[in-house]
Amino acid sequence: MTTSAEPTCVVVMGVSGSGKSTVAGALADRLAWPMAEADEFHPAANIAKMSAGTPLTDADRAPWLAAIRDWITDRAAAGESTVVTCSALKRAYRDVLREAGARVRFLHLRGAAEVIGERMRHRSGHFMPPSLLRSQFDTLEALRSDEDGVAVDVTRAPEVIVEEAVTRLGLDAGRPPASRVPPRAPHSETPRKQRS
Ligand SMILES: Nc1ncnc2c1ncn2[C@@H]1O[C@H](COP(=O)(O)OP(=O)(O)OP(=O)(O)O)[C@@H](O)[C@H]1O
Ligand SMILES: O=C(O)[C@H](O)[C@@H](O)[C@H](O)[C@H](O)CO
Repeated sequence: MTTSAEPTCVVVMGVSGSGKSTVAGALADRLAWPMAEADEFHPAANIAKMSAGTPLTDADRAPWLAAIRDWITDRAAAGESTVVTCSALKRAYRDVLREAGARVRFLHLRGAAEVIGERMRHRSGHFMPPSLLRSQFDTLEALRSDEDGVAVDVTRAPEVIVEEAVTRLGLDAGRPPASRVPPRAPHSETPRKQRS
């Protein structure tokens, strides 16, 4: 049972290359909330598996999702709302995250495989091979109407996606007017990563 006083976690979800790190970084800056990158929670074996072009299984993802859930809970226990990147492809995975002691909400970055695949092929220094994108889409279960979250179109600019998310999720409630919010730092190529 959630209450309005409960900290929130916005999970920026979607297939690999959909823009989770990019959008979550900008959203965390916009809200001045701490952020965590789900990739930082993978056991080394998971990273090795994906790097070798093999999709993860439910069993591979189970400890990883639990670790992310616990990070959300720990920060919420300290009174902090958070932003987390996590592919969260299946509803069952999102159910694990929803066990966290926060109001867990989802921002699904939704786009066509052609658009996202093109972006993956043009980025450098990332372990995830574009060849795994097909299995990411095969595994993806979109948000259902009874899930707390919204889907946005990845063809929009990151700052447009952030403003749409803030508006549609009502995240500005209780915050100072936009004119008093410090400007965001320019977007960096290197995503921020944070662990407790
Ligand atoms: N809205 C956008 N418009 C144009 N390019 C974008 C947008 N969002 C992200 N990108 C670019 O697409 C690529 C993938 O973005 P990003 O690394 O943020 O995705 P990701 O979902 O975090 O990926 P992964 O899950 O594999 O870590 C990057 O090169 C990024 O600069
Ligand atoms: O559930 C999964 O298959 C994984 O989380 C992947 O989505 C990658 O970790 C990520 O997308 C690459 O950065």
